[in-house]
Amino acid sequence: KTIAVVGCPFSGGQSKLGVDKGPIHLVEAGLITRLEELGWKVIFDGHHQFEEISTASDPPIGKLKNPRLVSSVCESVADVVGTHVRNGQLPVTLGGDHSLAMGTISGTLSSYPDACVIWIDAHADINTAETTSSGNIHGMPVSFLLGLGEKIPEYAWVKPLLRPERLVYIGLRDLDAGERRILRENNIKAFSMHEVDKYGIGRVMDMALDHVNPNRDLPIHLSFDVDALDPSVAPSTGTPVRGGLTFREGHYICEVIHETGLLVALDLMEVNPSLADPESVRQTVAVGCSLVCSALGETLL
Ligand SMILES: N[C@](CCCC[B-](O)(O)O)(CCN1CCCCC1)C(=O)O
Ligand SMILES: [Mn+2]
Ligand SMILES: [Mn+2]
Ligand SMILES: [Mn+2]
Repeated sequence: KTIAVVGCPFSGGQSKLGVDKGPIHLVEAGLITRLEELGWKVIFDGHHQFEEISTASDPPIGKLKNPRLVSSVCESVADVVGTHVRNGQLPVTLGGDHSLAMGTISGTLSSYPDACVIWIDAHADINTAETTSSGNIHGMPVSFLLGLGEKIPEYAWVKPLLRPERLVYIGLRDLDAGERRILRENNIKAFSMHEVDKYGIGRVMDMALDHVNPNRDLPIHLSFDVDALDPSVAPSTGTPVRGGLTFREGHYICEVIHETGLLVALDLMEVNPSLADPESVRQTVAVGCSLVCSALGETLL
């Protein structure tokens, strides 16, 4: 099978500079060569250049920041990812901030309507226009994918293709009040760091897959926010939160998902190479590359 690496140098879903440089750092760390060494055919049609809509013509909608820019970029990402999936390729989207998942998951679901989504993150990214306090759209993609909250005309292209029972979170530890309510009201399965501590990552993965993929017959879209990892493991990211996944727990998640043989699309998001000292940046980029390789078949033995 062929991997399509989709570089998405995009930062409009949040307010810290630098996350748009994530893709180039991941590629320049040798990700493509490592994937080829795993036996994959890899196509990389370059980092997508997103037209910069000037903020003058993109005033906030309610609290939402850069709303038209985020919408148009995610819509084009949905088209790119959907095309790769329809061509039988496995899209590996490199972020860029996590608002991009509105596009990647829309792309996957357009071809695999029964796909389940495994969301690895310190955050739920499920705020609606009503519940967000920051207005940063990287804290909102899941609500759009589920069709929650007031409809926003600029986001009419996002079809509510994701069903709550097809979504599971691992790594949560920093939720806004509105998000806690939304998870409860929609019965969304979430394994926070408390459950990871209580059951261990092995049982958590069994339970997570049993929930969203009980017969192990549904395609999997893995959306991995590196801030799910402990900041000591992946320091150079925009919204770090203490008490995260270890290096091994992060890799175990990816290894188990590879073992299912059901992975159809992968996002590696929120690597921001400008938020730490050079060695910490290098470490964060290296962990990102390593996670992608584990999800795509790199094993320890
Ligand atoms: N929930 C947050 C963080 C979103 C992180 C997005 B991710 O996971 O892609 O990195 C946090 C809002 N929070 C409100 C209280 C004060 C601190 C920030 C938000 O901005 O909505
Ligand atoms: Mn996220
Ligand atoms: Mn996060
Ligand atoms: Mn983040």
